[in-house]
Amino acid sequence: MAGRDTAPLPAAAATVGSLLEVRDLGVSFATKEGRAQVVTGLNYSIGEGETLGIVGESGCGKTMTSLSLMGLVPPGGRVTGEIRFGGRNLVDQSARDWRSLRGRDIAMIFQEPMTAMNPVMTVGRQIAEVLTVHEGLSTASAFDRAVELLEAVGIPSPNQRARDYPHQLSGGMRQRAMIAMALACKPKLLVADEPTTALDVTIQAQILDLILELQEDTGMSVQFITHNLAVVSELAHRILVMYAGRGVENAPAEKIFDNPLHPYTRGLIATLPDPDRKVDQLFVIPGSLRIQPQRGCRFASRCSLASEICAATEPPMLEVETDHFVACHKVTP
Ligand SMILES: Nc1ncnc2c1ncn2[C@@H]1O[C@H](COP(=O)(O)OP(=O)(O)OP(=O)(O)O)[C@@H](O)[C@H]1O
Repeated sequence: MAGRDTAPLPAAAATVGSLLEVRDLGVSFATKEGRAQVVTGLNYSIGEGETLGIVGESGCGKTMTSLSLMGLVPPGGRVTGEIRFGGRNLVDQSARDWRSLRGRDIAMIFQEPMTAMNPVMTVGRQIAEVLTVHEGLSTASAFDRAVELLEAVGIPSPNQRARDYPHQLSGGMRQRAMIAMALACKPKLLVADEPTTALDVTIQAQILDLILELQEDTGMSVQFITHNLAVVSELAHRILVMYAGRGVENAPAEKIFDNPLHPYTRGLIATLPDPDRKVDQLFVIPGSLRIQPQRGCRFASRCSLASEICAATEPPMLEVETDHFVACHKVTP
């Protein structure tokens, strides 16, 4: 059984052959009102070749969690706890160590490819640059490899596209090019931050298929963050649901969908489109998310099951059934 959710998860939660182990992760920012703790006591692991979906609504701390794995939390942010990658703790490592890790061992793709791409450099040169920096390839062979990578992510006429600037590509093609750039050095972990949210549904499905295919080919692990549970249903082996900076449920994907236990996860599942339900009957979780220091369960003000204890005490993360962790006073083993 687990202790508080600020304590390490019990051994049962750690995947055998874990590539990444996040323990008691905290991210905070100094604000005029004092320190804002935007991620608190977060624990999870990702096994080799495994995809973890991190799901939660806007502002719950998904992006800050992902940026902390890249050493890219914005200035003023403080990261605490442990991020063990390949056995070593990344928190507090030097800027130089982050530079050598980023892009080579852990790579990230974003909702908006232009966040990661240089608008005034051709797509081929940008990908080639990653290869010259990390793999020491010559400019010419790095460019040839960039063309191969563009082809591998399904970009037609890759030779021509490599000579285009990012704005000359369509949204879906830009997203593919960013994936090619992220995968250039065969990272062990791909961190994907809502990479399909800005795309239309057909292109979205193509990009998800591409990530799945590339993962099968390379054996990389993936941390996929999204506000949309439906997006990770095909992709994730395991799902971590976050609410207001904390983990509230963590289990293999089939358990999350077949037997969601936290009231917030149940709410998320109820909001999934159902072909039998009319549009005007869409379910919405009442209330809104606020990250503020408070006693008790952060979801209590929106929870129909909440009672006195929920307002008074933070619920611990407990293993309520084998490999299924939930932080809720109303769900007990
Ligand atoms: N520089 C900052 N200073 C203070 N608070 C910040 C800063 N950057 C982010 N935050 C806060 O941190 C919280 C978590 O943000 P984060 O971007 O990780 O959420 P998210 O779940 O990824 O949301 P979204 O899906 O909208 O990106 C939010 O409440 C946000 O307002």
